[in-house]
Amino acid sequence: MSLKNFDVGRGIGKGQFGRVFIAREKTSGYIVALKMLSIEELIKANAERQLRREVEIQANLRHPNILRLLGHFHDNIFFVLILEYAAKGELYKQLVKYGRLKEKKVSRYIAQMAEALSYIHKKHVIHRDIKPENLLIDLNDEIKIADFGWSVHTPSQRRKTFCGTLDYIPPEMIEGKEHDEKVDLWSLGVLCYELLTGTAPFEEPGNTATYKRIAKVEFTLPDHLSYDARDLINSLLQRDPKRRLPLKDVLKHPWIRKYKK
Ligand SMILES: CC(C)CCNC(=O)Cn1cc(-c2ccc3c(-c4nc5ccccc5[nH]4)n[nH]c3c2)cn1
Repeated sequence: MSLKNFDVGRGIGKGQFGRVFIAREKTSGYIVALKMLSIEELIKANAERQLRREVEIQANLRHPNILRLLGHFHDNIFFVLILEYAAKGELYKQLVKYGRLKEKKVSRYIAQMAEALSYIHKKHVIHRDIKPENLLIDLNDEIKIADFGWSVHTPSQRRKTFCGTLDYIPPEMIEGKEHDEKVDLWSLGVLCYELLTGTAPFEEPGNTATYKRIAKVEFTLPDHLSYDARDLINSLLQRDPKRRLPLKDVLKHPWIRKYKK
């Protein structure tokens, strides 16, 4: 497999180590996303070992709501990842476009995220960095976790903070305590809040202010939210990880059940 097997189209994303292009595999006509990583950059950043580890993890994740790594190859300039193409692009662009999303749509996205996270947790993989910037939407409006752990997005208009956003980091990680898969329950609560309101619950212009509000779990729920939506957010944004609603109960929550297909 090499680049000769593909008709490469326009750029659809860019990251720290390279760019992403839409492409069509010539024999099958299959549309994919090709992520071209500069080998020189990878070596300079001493990142090739971590890349191999990530490829290992991603290659054996098979779930409808986790973006598939279909394959990879390299020539002497690029390491190329063949990734599943998500036809409706990045979720946060919807957020920028519409400001906030309807409860029915968010409820379905959160249900899909809970399914994907319980699959990931069963594989003892955690903290897949779930925030709108890492989520893609496919043709049937299904969410795809595309772990951009790799490519730090060029400063998008949404997050100015240096190391990517702190908005999704739970209190235990802010305080440098050990953490477990329950960090993803917190992030799911932050994601649900942000998709329903258009802003993250602890968002502040400065990092220290954000830290403070996260540590004190200081957030308010806007009036337009339904009772059930508030209840789910409150049961996930719990300071004590053990008190956060487990994923299996998220999937049985009234706000999730009432919009299920
Ligand atoms: C194996 C390991 C190192 C991690 C593999 N995962 C990644 O590299 C994460 N990643 C996914 C992408 C990515 C970016 C954009 C897309 C798209 C896509 N579809 C679009 C439709 C309209 C506008 C933009 C679009 N981007 N489909 N699949 C993608 C995949 C970029 N980095």
